[in-house]
Amino acid sequence: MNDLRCTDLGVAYGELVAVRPLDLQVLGGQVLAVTGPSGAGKSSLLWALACALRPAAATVTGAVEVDGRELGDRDDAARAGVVLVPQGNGLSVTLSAEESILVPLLGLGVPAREATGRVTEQLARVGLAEFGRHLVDQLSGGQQQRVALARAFALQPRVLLADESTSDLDAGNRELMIAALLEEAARGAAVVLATHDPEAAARTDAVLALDEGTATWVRPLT
Ligand SMILES: Nc1ncnc2c1ncn2[C@@H]1O[C@H](COP(=O)(O)OP(=O)(O)OP(=O)(O)O)[C@@H](O)[C@H]1O
Repeated sequence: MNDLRCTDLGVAYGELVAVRPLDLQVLGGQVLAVTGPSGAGKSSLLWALACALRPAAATVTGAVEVDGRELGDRDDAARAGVVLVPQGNGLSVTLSAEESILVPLLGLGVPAREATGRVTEQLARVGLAEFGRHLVDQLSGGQQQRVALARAFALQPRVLLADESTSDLDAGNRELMIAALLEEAARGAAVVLATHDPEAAARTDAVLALDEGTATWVRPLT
């Protein structure tokens, strides 16, 4: 289960077609890499899969389903366990690393004791156990990326969409985070990574290349 499927999913910003309608199915346990040059449409595809594009900003066509149930909007997608780690992290600079992970968990109704346990566990998993009290603003770009991943992991996503989540990391931390993303799939999540990193793409089950919004399989899902 935890299967992500889209049918005829397309994105346009006014006249500009960012993603030409495509069909995709990523099963729970699978990892798909979406590659392509800057401006190819990778973020647009991930945001559309997360139902996170505002109708005022973009025209999204087609449908996204998790386990056969069509998602209506962003709240619906969040309820279905779809977690997006946006490019640039999407963290609030006024929160500490711990609070960044804790607040969404409490918002979802996770009991405080369990939420606190998940914060500790995930900060340690991304190598930031000592940085929980630091404000996001006081962390490096790479540390912020790891907090954003820890926040996503703590939500125990059924579908994890990570947009360039290893771009600011040194080789050691990149390796750790790629391994953690693969572990999320092993736990049962459907994982989609937008990445410029050939090493990360090589570790996934399949690679879809986007170019000016047109998708081509480099290595198809089986
Ligand atoms: N909000 C927006 N309004 C208008 N055009 C947009 C908007 N967001 C993206 N675009 C355009 O849509 C196209 C696809 O952008 P997108 O961010 O999806 O590409 P990308 O492959 O993720 O690029 P990068 O690797 O640089 O992050 C680009 O031509 C971009 O300029």
